[in-house]
Amino acid sequence: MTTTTETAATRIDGKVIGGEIRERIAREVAALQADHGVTPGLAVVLVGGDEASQVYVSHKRKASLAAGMESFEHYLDEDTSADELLALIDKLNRDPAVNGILVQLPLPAQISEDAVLAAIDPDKDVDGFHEVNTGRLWNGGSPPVPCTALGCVLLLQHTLGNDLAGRHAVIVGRSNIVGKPLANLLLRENCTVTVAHSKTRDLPGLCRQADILVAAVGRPKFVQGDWIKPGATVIDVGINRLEANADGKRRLVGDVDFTAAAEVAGAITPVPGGVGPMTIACLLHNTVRATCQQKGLPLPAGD
Ligand SMILES: Nc1nc2c(c(=O)[nH]1)N[C@@H](CN(C=O)c1ccc(C(=O)N[C@@H](CCC(=O)O)C(=O)O)cc1)CN2
Repeated sequence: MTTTTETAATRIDGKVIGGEIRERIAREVAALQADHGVTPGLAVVLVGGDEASQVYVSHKRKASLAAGMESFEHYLDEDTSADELLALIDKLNRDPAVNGILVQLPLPAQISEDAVLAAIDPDKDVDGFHEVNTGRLWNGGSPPVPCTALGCVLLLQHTLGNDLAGRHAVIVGRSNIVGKPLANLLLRENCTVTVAHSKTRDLPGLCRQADILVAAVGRPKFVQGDWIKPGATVIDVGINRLEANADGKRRLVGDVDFTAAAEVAGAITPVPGGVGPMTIACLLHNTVRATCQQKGLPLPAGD
């Protein structure tokens, strides 16, 4: 059982669901090694000392090693130039031991994110951020899909079953990392999708129409309990770090007021422990997939 009911709403446990995916990937990696002598290699590049990014990169390293992959980390100084970073990406693109490349975002201001993402070989783009891959996604192909968006869909399928068709999904947030790719994935599932943003009129009223409500705005507790349709499924993508309490501990909160929302929703993801762990599990999934495609091997069963 991967969900627990402790409030009115079912709590969707991304740690457990992501853990099951990671176990499946570890088995796939073991089979690649045993059957083909291939070990997937993931290169992660971090520029600068952003505290949250350091945590995420360290999680990625541990998760890829635990799955039996090779992990190559590159830590560059905050004042690294765009040319230096592009030279590293070029090297990783040509390295046969590296099957997946990920540059941790955000980047320092002197480096153009667009130029860096465009420099990654689309076949090694395990983030799915390269414009070739976003184009393929919108044209109905099956490129690597941005990890957080894919994680949201897997959580929804786990909670609601594979039949999401006909449900009205409202996504609050239109980023390239989450909102836009998720809109595409939910359209593929035959949801009716509305993407809302800061200029949307009567946002609470719109959210109240949602069977599936996804909050990805980066504002702590932005979505209120009375914005939620009774029984709706709520996916909270936000990870907001609040100042420390009197106990000195820093707190993470989502974009949804969890306590109020859980009184109304049918199911809801917590923060932490909801979407975040799925992002890392989906990165490993994309890396195995990229490896198989580069080596001309069949994708693991069930892909
Ligand atoms: N190149 C990329 N950069 C960024 C991405 C991305 O997908 N690719 N997404 C986010 C950060 N991110 C992955 O990089 C990420 C965020 C959160 C988690 C996670 O496991 N969160 C935990 C809490 C962890 C903590 O802070 O203590 C949770 O929600 O339970 C993993 C990955 C921006 N950059």
